Amino acid sequence: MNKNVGLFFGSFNPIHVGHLIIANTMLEEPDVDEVWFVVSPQSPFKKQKSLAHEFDRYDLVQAAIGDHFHMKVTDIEFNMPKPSYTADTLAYLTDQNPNHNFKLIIGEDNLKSFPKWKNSDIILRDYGLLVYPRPNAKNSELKEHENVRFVEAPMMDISATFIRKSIKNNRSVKYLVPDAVLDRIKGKKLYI
Ligand SMILES: Nc1ncnc2c1ncn2[C@@H]1O[C@H](COP(=O)(O)OP(=O)(O)OP(=O)(O)O)[C@@H](O)[C@H]1O
Ligand SMILES: O=C(O)c1ccc[n+]([C@@H]2O[C@H](COP(=O)([O-])O)[C@@H](O)[C@H]2O)c1
Repeated sequence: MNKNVGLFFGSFNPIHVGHLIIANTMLEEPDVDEVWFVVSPQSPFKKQKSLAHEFDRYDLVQAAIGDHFHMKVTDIEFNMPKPSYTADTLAYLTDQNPNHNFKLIIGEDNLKSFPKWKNSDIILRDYGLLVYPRPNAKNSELKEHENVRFVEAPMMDISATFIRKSIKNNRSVKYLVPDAVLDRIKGKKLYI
C-alpha cells in the first residue's frame, strides 16, 4: 500500500517524551501517515561516552511506542556500515519500499549542520525535511528552503543528555520518559 512515512532517525540514548511528542506532532501533518523511528548505532557527528548498546536503545523505543498503530521502530541500520549515514539508509529503505513516500524528521538543532551531512543535497531534493523547533538552535538559511517545513508546536527543553545526567546523579526522570522505559532502564541498570 502507498504510504507517507516520516522517518525519525536518532541515537535515542534513551528515547524521551520529547521524541514521542515530536512523532505525534508529525502524525498530525496531512502528508504523514506513519512515523518510523530509525535507531542509529553510531551517529556520524557524535562521540558519546555513555552510548547504550543499540539493542537496548531499540528495546526502549519499542517499549515507548508500544502497539501504537502509526508508529514503528526499525533496526535497519544495525547491519549497515558505521557510522550511520542517513542518505545511505534512505536509499536502502526507498529501494525496499518503492511505494512509500519518505520524509525526514529532524529537530531544529540539526538543521544548521545538515548541509554537512553525507549527500544532504540529495536528501533535500528527493525527500525533504520536517523540522520540529528546538530551544537554542542556531539559525539556518535552510529555514527558507522550499523542501524544509517547520511544524508549529511548543518547544521542549528536554534532551537525552539531561536524562542520562539525571540518572547518573540519582535524580528522578519519571515523566521525562514513559514508565515502560523507566522500568527497563532500572532493570538493566542503564546510564548509572
Ligand atoms: N527536545 C527536542 N526538541 C526538538 N528536537 C529534538 C528534541 N530532542 C531530540 N530532538 C531531535 O530528535 C532527533 C534524535 O535526537 P537524539 O536521539 O540525538 O536525542 P537528543 O535528546 O538530542 O540526544 P542527546 O542529548 O544525547 O544529544 C534529532 O533530530 C534531534 O534534533
Ligand atoms: O548522514 C549523515 O551525515 C548524518 C550526520 C549527522 C547525523 N545523522 C543522523 O541524524 C540522527 C540524529 O543525529 P544526532 O547526532 O542528533 O543523534 C542520527 O540518526 C544520525 O545518524 C546523519
